[in-house]
Amino acid sequence: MIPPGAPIVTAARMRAAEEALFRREPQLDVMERAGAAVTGAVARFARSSPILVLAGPGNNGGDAYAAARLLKAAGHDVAVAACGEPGTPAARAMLERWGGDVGALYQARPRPVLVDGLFGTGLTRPLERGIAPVLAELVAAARFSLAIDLPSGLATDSGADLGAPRGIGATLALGALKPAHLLDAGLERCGQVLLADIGIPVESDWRTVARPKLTAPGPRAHKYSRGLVVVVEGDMPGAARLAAHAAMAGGAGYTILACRDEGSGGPDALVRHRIANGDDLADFLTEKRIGGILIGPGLGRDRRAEGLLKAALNADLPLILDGDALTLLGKSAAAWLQRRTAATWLTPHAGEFGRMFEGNGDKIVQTIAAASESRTTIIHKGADTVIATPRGEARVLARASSWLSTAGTGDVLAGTLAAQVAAGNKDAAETAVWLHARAAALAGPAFIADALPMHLSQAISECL
Ligand SMILES: NC(=O)C1=CN([C@@H]2O[C@H](COP(=O)(O)OP(=O)(O)OC[C@H]3O[C@@H](n4cnc5c(N)ncnc54)[C@H](O)[C@@H]3O)[C@@H](O)[C@H]2O)[C@@H](O)CC1
Ligand SMILES: [K+]
Repeated sequence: MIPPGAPIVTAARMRAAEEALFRREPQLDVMERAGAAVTGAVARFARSSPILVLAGPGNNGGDAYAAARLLKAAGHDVAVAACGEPGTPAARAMLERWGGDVGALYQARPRPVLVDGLFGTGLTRPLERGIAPVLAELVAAARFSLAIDLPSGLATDSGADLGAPRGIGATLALGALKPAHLLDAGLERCGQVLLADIGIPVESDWRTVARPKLTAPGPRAHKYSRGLVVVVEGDMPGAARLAAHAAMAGGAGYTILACRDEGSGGPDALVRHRIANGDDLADFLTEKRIGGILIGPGLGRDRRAEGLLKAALNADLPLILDGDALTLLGKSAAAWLQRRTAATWLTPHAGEFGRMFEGNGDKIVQTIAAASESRTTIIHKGADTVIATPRGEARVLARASSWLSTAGTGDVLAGTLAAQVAAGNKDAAETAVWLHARAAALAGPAFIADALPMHLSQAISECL
């Protein structure tokens, strides 16, 4: 499990936090704590099995030498193999404190327990071809393997694969989580992510998504005070119905489907309001009690869809844009959205995000830049979901149920978000993402999107 609400820092910020601490405390003391944390985690799994510790040339290697010494002192059978001489004073000091044999990485014989201390946040380029296969083999041959701070071969700030092995059992993040523990290849390369507090104070506007705190409606609550959501239906009415159902189950007091014709389907408590075109919608959206408009799921991309979208964008009401609405905006998204007078939320997956914004850089940085440019809150969906606000804050949720990879779950997220927006929740995006992931966990394997809303009640009850 990823620690909830934990700060996430880049390699540069981690280094700055360490350096600030080293002005008050000797570096070797901090490294001793890192070694002790690794020892604690490894000892839990190793029991009496022989351990192979791999040490790299930097401070990640320093942590490895410290852990090797502490594991040996605790009675474990420890062998150490290194790639290169230690290149930092701290790593050299730890090698000296180890004082035992150090073999060459290339000649290391596999052992049942492996500790990967080759490279951490200092990795700057892909692993050399001589290192990656040796490491992969040693990890594959071990019964249990633990990476110190990061699996060697992951880019700290993006999670990109620079030659990291498959099959690491656990990664012990030192001091704080890094983006690579949560993003991209890190999702499948880190194994279980553990977080060790080694006394380095870190500050960050980036955190993992935490369970929200919600309150039950007060004694004088009524359907409007709970939040009125309008979901705009388009070409594929099922998608809007699914989103409307999620808004209702996500706590909205009143949900209206703005639809082309009477239609059918959906819960009986769902109110239908006929809307022929954009002008009709614009008239309807003068209703000031509307707390949130959702447009995009199954909207289509024809002239009618464009008219509806324009009406929604021009309304002075909180707005959630999903699916086709995002594609219709395309590269003019930021220009349109900057002009809005009320708050806006976007829920793109990677493809939709790329159609609206420049897609260079790390996912967190990219999403924050887009949120700031468009003055919106963005839920950039995926196996690694990144939420960014226009104020530069980020929240990351990784490793939600992989069964979410089925059609319609995005519509459910958008509807859940609409309910939170209409309720005036200032952390609507983080709440919706948590509730959605929790509903998926409760739904178990192979659910269909229609089944998700019914688990929202239980998810909400866990936040009260
Ligand atoms: N600064 C400190 O005292 C502390 C650092 N910590 C540990 O130190 C790590 C960061 O240490 P460093 O900044 O020294 O960096 P690393 O130990 O991650 O690696 C840096 C070294 O690897 C080399 N290198 C980078 N990419 C390479 C590649 N692809 N192939 C071969 N060599 C490569 C660099 O030239 C440098 O010598 C953290 O991940 C953490 O494990 C912790 O002990 C906490 C305290
Ligand atoms: K490592």
